[in-house]
Order: sequence, then C-alpha cells, then structure tokens
Amino acid sequence: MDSVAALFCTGALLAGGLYWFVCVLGPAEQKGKSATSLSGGSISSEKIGDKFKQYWSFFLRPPSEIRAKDKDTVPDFVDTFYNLVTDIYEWGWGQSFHFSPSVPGHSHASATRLHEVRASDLISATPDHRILDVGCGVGGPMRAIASHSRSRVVGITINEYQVGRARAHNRKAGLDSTCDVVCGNFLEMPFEDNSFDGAYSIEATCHAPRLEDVYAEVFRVLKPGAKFVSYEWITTDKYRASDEEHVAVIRGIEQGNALPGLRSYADIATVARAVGFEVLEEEDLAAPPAGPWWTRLKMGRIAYWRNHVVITVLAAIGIAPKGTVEVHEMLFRTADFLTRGGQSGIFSPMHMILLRKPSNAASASASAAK
Ligand SMILES: C=C(CC[C@@H](C)[C@H]1CC[C@H]2C3=CC[C@H]4[C@H](C)[C@@H](O)CC[C@]4(C)[C@H]3CC[C@]12C)C(C)C
Ligand SMILES: C[S@@+](CC[C@H](N)C(=O)[O-])C[C@H]1O[C@@H](n2cnc3c(N)ncnc32)[C@H](O)[C@@H]1O
Repeated sequence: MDSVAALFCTGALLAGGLYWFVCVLGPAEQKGKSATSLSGGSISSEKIGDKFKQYWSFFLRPPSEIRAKDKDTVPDFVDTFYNLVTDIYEWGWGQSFHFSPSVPGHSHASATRLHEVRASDLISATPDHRILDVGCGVGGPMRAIASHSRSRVVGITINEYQVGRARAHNRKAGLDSTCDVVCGNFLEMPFEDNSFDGAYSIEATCHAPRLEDVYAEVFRVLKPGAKFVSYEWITTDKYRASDEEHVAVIRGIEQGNALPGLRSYADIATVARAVGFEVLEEEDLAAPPAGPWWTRLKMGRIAYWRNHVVITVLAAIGIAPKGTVEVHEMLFRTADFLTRGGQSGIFSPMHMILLRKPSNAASASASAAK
C-alpha cells in the first residue's frame, strides 16, 4: 500500500512540476500564447521541417546572389519565415516584434510602449487621422498607437497568419473599430494614392530587397504634407567590411532574421530623398545616452534554455510540431549575434528617420523608384 501511495505522490509531483514548467513558466513574456499551442503559422505541422530547410537554403547561395535582391522571391521567403517564428516570438517576447532602448525604472513592456508612442508623436498622429503601419506584425505597436493617438490605424503584413492573430488581439483589446489589418505586400500596397495622413514602420522595411521600393510606395499613399517615420535596421559607422568578426556578426543577424542584406546607416536618407521625401530628422535611437536595447536579449538567456527544453519535450511527445526545435535553435543563435552586434556598436535596430511628403508633391514618385 505504502509503495502505491509513494508511486502516486511521485506521479502527482512530476505532473505538477511539468505543468508548472510548461504552462506557468512557459509563456515567458505575455500570457496568451502558451508553449502547448506553438504552431508553424499557416504551414501545416508536418511541413515545418521542410519549410525550415527551404528557408535556410536561401542563404546557401553565394552572398552576391542573395544581394541580387529579388523583388519577387524575397516577400515569399519573408512570409515563410514569419510562419515559422510568429508563435515563438509571441510566446517568448510578446505582441510587439521589435527592440527598444532600456529605460531605468521601466519594465520591458513600458519601455516598448514608450518607443512605439514616440513614433506616433513624431508623425503628429491625431484622432482625425488615418495612419498606416508598414509591416505591422501581430499589431502590438498598432494597438499602443491607436490607444495613444486615437487615430484610425491600418496595418499591412505579408503574413496571413499574423493577420488572424492581429485581428484577434484587436478584438480582445476592444480596438477592432479603430484598427484594421490587411494582408499584402508593402512593395505594392493595395491602397489608393494620397489616402493616409501619416505612416510609421517599426523594424520592418529591413525585409525589403530595395528600400526605394517600399519608401516609394509609402510616398505614393501619403497625402501631401503627411509624415512618415521609420525605425531601420542598419550597420553603423563602426562597421568594417574588412573585419571578419564584423562580417560574421552581420551575416548571422541577416540569416536569423530573414534579411536580404543589411543596409548602411548612410544609405537611408539618400534613398528617402531619391523617392521625393524631405528629411526632417535622423537619429540612431540606440546611441548613448539611450539605455542598451540588447540587455533584454542577454538577460533572457536562462529563459531561452528553459524554452528549448520545453519545446524539445513537447515536440518529442507530439504536442509541438517537430520542426519547431530547429526554428527555436536558429533564434537562440540569432539572439547571440544580435547581442554581439549591439555590444560592439556595429549594428542598430532603431535608426530613426522622420520624413515628410512635400505639400506640393504629385501623387506618386514612380519614376524615382525605378
Ligand atoms: C525586427 C525583427 C525581430 C526582432 C525581435 C522581435 C526578434 C529578434 C530575435 C528574436 C528572438 C530571439 C531569441 C528567442 C528565444 C531563443 C526564444 O526562447 C523566445 C523568443 C526569442 C527571445 C525571440 C523573440 C523575438 C526576437 C527578439 C526582425 C525579424 C527583422
Ligand atoms: C519584425 S516584424 C515587426 C512588426 C511590427 N512592426 C512590430 O514592431 O511588432 C516585421 C513585419 O514586417 C512584415 N513584412 C516584411 N516584409 C513585408 C512585405 N514585403 N510586405 C508586407 N509586410 C512585410 C512582416 O510580415 C512582419 O509583420
């Protein structure tokens, strides 16, 4: 009898421990996405492994070919990437898929919100405005900006699965009457010329093979006099193409984040002017005195190990799709490359550029974009 009781107690303890490990500790950042509901977005479970191999094979081509910057294949490859990572991002990071400077006395959530609201204030978003979110993810920034500015916000993302997640979050937040989400390509947007009073893009245009193409589209859909702010992923003036360590870190960042090639900070304003924008302000928001953005990534290391164990166990018992283990390992490595990029100062994910479409501008700058 005693041994039955001991067996029962051990079983109960193990089950309780597993529940705590997976369900209580599991959602590292935001409750809402749990480890037991990780999926491959719109990709069916059995195809995740193959899709991951296909994603990775993009980088097996010679860098010169990757940098050929193909407008037709890159959006598909980015879409595959977001099918693979969206659930893991939400589970381990939250609903805002970007970095922010750390702010003393503020939580990650609060520092994230300050960074988002800053974009809204820079473009002077007001309640009568219709604002475009270029590359909206699952809509963390959109909800913060709609609540802060009372503007109507329309987000666009290439990834259908994110559209569903964003809409569900909007409904839950009671913001579905002010926030809309559209599935589409920001290189060819399904919006009328001169139809937005402002636009912002947070860590999304880095996925564009040519920055000209997305900036020209934003220019086209903005009303004359309207402002656009972008937080760009760039290499800084500390980056040296002759330094092997620099090259390895930047390549690691590109491979783990579906980037067709990082741009230099020096190219951003040139492109913006070429499509017809006036440059109002340009500042690397990661530069001192801003608090380091990478500390959150570094501090998370223990949680990532825990996440790795959780995903491996769930995949082994058939709850999580098998391929998620490889995807998670890729993100694990990416976190390290990003941290090294931040610490060495060669990379920034928040080079801010504030632009205005001139008041006397014609509707589009198609010729500038070609
Ligand atoms: C702007 C982009 C994405 C930026 C960040 C939101 C993501 C970049 C790297 C991601 C992560 C790395 C490590 C993961 C960890 C191993 C896992 O256990 C939990 C999720 C991570 C923390 C994940 C979260 C999102 C990132 C920080 C790019 C794509 C242009
Ligand atoms: C890193 S996420 C950032 C999301 C959001 N701005 C945020 O901060 O939470 C990049 C976003 O850009 C979108 N994206 C990338 N390439 C795109 C394209 N060609 N057209 C539309 N959206 C794109 C992705 O689908 C994703 O939603």
